[in-house]
Amino acid sequence: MTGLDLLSPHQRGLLIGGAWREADEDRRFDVLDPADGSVLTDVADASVADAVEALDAAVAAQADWARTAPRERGEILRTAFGLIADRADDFAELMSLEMGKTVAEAKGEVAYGNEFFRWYAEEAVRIHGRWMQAPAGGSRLLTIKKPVGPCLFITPWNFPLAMGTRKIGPAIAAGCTMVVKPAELTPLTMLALAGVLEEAGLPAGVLNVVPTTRAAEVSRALQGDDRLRKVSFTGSTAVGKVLVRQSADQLQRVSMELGGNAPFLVFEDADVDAAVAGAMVAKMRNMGEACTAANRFLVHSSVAAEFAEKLGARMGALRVGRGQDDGVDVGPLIDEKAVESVGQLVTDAVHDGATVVTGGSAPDGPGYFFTPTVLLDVPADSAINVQEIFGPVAPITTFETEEEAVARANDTEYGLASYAYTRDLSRTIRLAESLDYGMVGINTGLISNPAAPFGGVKASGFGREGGFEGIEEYLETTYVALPAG
Ligand SMILES: O=CCCCC(=O)O
Repeated sequence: MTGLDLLSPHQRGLLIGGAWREADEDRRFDVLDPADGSVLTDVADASVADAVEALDAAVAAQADWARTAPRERGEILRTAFGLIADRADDFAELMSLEMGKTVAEAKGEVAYGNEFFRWYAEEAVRIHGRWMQAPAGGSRLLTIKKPVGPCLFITPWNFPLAMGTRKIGPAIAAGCTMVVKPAELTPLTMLALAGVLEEAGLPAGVLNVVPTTRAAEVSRALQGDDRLRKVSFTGSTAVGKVLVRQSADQLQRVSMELGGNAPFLVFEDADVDAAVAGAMVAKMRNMGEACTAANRFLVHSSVAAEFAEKLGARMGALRVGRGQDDGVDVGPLIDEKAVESVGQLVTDAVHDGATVVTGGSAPDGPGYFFTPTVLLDVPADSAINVQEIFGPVAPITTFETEEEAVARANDTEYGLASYAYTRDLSRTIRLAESLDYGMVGINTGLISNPAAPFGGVKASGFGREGGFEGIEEYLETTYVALPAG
């Protein structure tokens, strides 16, 4: 069985109201293999009318779904968790094919993404309000939690499974119905996931999936509909701003998980070997195609040469190739535009005065590959330090003092992930409090965890996914005032 076998022919269609809808050839679009640009398969291309029908189905299912017992919703998630775990290798293969990441990395995403289902299977039964005496005595204050209602989820191509499960999991647990629009570049994993949820017993209409090449029209139409109550998006800040504007007329609730420009600070007291190991994870997870990816390496001048040399050696030893081949560490980027954009940032950085420690260009041949690259002495205002790279390039600059490091780390419109290596506990506390980011990793290059609240501040968006906080995004609070009796 290959990953593609996870999808039966009808599952390469739209899922609306519990029925898979196939489409004629002229209403389908191709899904490409980023390793060589060949066509993997095609899927149905939802029209705006299809998307509105998907919302109709979500609206029709909402009231009954909200009335189900929390345990019933939790059990569906727990069953889906088991099915995904059983088919982890096939999910990984499928994701590797459509997205490019190595099968080993895709297995990591399957395990990570699936944990959102297990976590929210457990949280479904812990939704609760509160009861209190009013401060002045007399009345009693009661709160109850209700699902926000039908949601629209727009998921990205870089984590085709995990960015779905961390929206779908809490929505199911909370009793919300949903329409999911997966990324045009990677719809297959989401279609396979929808099949598993069906198999796990999710009632018809709770989850509707509409792959489409008309993302802008679809989101505009659905957000213009007052029956849609919530939008959750993972993707670029530019698109997030459009969705937030579109949410205004119907005052939809929004969760926005947007771009990042993560600083990775290495202080003079850091364990440099540990910092290099952490940098490899923070930079190279998902080939650098992650909003959490370390984007700027700010290294104390006293350890910069050692850090650059060791990081360069590790990056230079990585094997680039097709994600399904044995021994490959780094797969292709998602498309040609991605390779051009990363290449341009590197060229500009070198023009601005940076030195290439390793890599520096795209290899010759088919596919959208970029050689892992380390740059030293990159000016702070070089474009590569200002915008999200989304590729396997580590630009290093130096600093002299903690104040300077923090000021430069915070000197960005973004505020998602940040990382620091230090052995000084007081400094750790100062950094946690002064780094203007939704997430701070200390002496680790991996902060993502289904039990933790993932999210950013400033242009990186708002709302939290995962953890106890994640389910709150799908719950409304009703306050009930009662007399003392
Ligand atoms: O691009 C951002 C996706 C978030 C990946 C993660 O959960 O770590």
